[in-house]
Amino acid sequence: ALSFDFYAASCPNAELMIRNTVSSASSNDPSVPGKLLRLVFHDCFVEGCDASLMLQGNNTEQSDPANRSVGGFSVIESAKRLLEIFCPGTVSCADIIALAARDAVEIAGGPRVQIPTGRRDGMVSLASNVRPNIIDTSFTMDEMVKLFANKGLSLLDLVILSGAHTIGSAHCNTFRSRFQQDSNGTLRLIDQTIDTNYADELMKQCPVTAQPSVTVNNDPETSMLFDNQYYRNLLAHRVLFPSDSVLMSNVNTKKMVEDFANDQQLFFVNWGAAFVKLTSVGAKTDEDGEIRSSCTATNV
Ligand code: HEM
Ligand SMILES: [Ca+2]
Ligand SMILES: [Ca+2]
Repeated sequence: ALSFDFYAASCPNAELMIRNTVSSASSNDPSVPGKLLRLVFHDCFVEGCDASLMLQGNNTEQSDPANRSVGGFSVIESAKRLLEIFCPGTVSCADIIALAARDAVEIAGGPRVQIPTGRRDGMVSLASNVRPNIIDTSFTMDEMVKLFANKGLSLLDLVILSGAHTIGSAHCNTFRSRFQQDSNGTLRLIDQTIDTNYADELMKQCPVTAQPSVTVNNDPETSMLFDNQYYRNLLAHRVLFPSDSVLMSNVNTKKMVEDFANDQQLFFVNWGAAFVKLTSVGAKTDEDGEIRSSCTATNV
């Protein structure tokens, strides 16, 4: 099983070294916290929290389109290199990913969460495992609930963890389905679930002619701050993905959204519990898996 401070004896400064790495990477590049937070989600939902997403090669998870824009790998590798100097062969890449995401939230102004450690690194990474396990922005509530339930996560966990969209950014093509291109090549809103002024802002930032690399903020108000603004955005219908908007179309989730929009502390307390659950999904421990010496390849 996972346990708190698993490295207390074997590498007492492990959590501190990871935190310092995340902190300096984030001050050099403010997009780092968002990247690290998305990275843990995409790692944990495919083969469990086992750093399968770090493995490079033909047809590994990284090559699936759903992972094409996932980032933060270099930050995980820097932390790993440091740990290999001080505590060789001791700290798993899976733990580094979970701890780095935990630190990213705190560095962005969110709550500090204690998470258990002792995850081991997986040996399997297949592109074909990604599609069935990662939620698409077009999923219905039922489809999202089902996938979350498969991972031992509840409806509340879905609403809470979606609050991660209070930081970070998204490429224009990820919400293009809300618009249709007319014969003159201009975009028109075809999705009645978002605010029309917000839709206008999005069309300006993401015209048809925009380069594929263009991104917009997930949270149009406080994109750098991990706060409860995501829920206020939902109430104002100012969210990017249909999978966000869906949280307003169900009475139970709508009530949760209202509660978190009104009470940041309530969001933070619930975030801690849901994040511990997310980072425990399918964790490999004891005899399972290995401790990689480099995060990008299994040991030989
Ligand atoms: C529930 C269904 C979810 C869907 C459909 C979804 C979808 C997406 C998409 C399409 C992007 C934009 C990626 C890009 O274009 O670069 C994104 C960004 C992001 N997502 Fe989610 N997401 C979901 C849940 C989550 C969860 C549970 C977390 C973490 C706990 C999360 C964290 C993030 C973060 C932090 C970003 C910003 C990434 C960055 O700045 O590079 N998402 N999400
Ligand atoms: Ca994984
Ligand atoms: Ca925010």
